[in-house]
Amino acid sequence: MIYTVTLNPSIDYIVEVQDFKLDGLNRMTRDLKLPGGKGINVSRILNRLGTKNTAVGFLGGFTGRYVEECLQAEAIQTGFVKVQQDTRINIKLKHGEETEINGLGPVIREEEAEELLHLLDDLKQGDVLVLSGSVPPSLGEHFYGRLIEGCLKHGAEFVIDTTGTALMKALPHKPLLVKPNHHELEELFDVSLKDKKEIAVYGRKLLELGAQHVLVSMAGDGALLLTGTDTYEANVPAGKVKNSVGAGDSMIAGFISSWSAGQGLLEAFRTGVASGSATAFSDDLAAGEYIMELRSQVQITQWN
Ligand SMILES: Nc1ncnc2c1ncn2[C@@H]1O[C@H](COP(=O)(O)OP(=O)(O)OP(=O)(O)O)[C@@H](O)[C@H]1O
Ligand SMILES: O=P(O)(O)OC[C@@]1(O)O[C@H](CO)[C@@H](O)[C@@H]1O
Repeated sequence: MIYTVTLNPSIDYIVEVQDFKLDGLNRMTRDLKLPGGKGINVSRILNRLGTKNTAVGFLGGFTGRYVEECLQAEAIQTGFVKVQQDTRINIKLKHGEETEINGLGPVIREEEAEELLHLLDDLKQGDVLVLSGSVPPSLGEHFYGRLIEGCLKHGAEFVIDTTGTALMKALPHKPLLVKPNHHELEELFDVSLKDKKEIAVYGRKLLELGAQHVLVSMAGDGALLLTGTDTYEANVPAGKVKNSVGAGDSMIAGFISSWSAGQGLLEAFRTGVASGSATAFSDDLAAGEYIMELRSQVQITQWN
């Protein structure tokens, strides 16, 4: 079983405004409320690709109920711990550019945190835990460490998509996959990377620090897959970008979906890139059929 963990889910409130005025009254030309949070996005794409999974994490209040209802409407299996405070609302303002305002998230009490840790008791060898997104401030930056410990104790694998210290601390525990974008890689090592060669050098450092596979996404400029010995590059399919929110999560979901079906690393890379781009070219997360359609446009080359 694949479990996605979203410690800080959200309703993504997508708001479109024309001729945005900073100090004035703006009227929306369109709005959309979507269940959000990185692990939840991974679950939704896995589900659309026909990969069974369970979404877990913390949900609370009327916003939490909305998120859970949306997931149930898509027949996604869930196991969220109920918390006292409301799940956050993240604003995604589209005004020609994309401006994001993400909430802090609810306070999680220790007994609620413990309840989530207990869910890991069901993990077993062959299971994969996908840990994605920010940690609510009340949980503290060590919480991912506690989840990883629980995961490894049961012989399961984990994927982690987070930034900074939380990511660095996870690497020695050998994550199956990490997926920084090239900006996150720059921040992680406090460097400025001028081309794909330099990006690959720093991506490799994550392998040296323990990651089993590294995907570096570069938005419209393609992606790299780094394994123990090899470096692969993929182009991105052609299309008109509508929404980049969740493109990275879709990429992880696509990769894990193919990989867990035993299709091998390169097919996983191809599905990952196609999933990211299909979401970038869609209003919401991509439909499964669209991802499949874009797969044939992804060319993978191996570097010498
Ligand atoms: N402009 C684009 N054109 C085509 N594909 C894109 C574009 N932007 C993103 N993608 C696809 O989505 C993948 C992930 O995108 P990106 O590098 O922006 O990740 P990210 O920064 O983690 O995304 P997110 O916006 O979800 O945080 C890319 O590798 C690519 O396949
Ligand atoms: O605040 P975090 O947890 O870093 O990111 C949360 C978020 O921006 O990530 C997803 C897109 O990747 C959105 O659905 C959600 O709003």
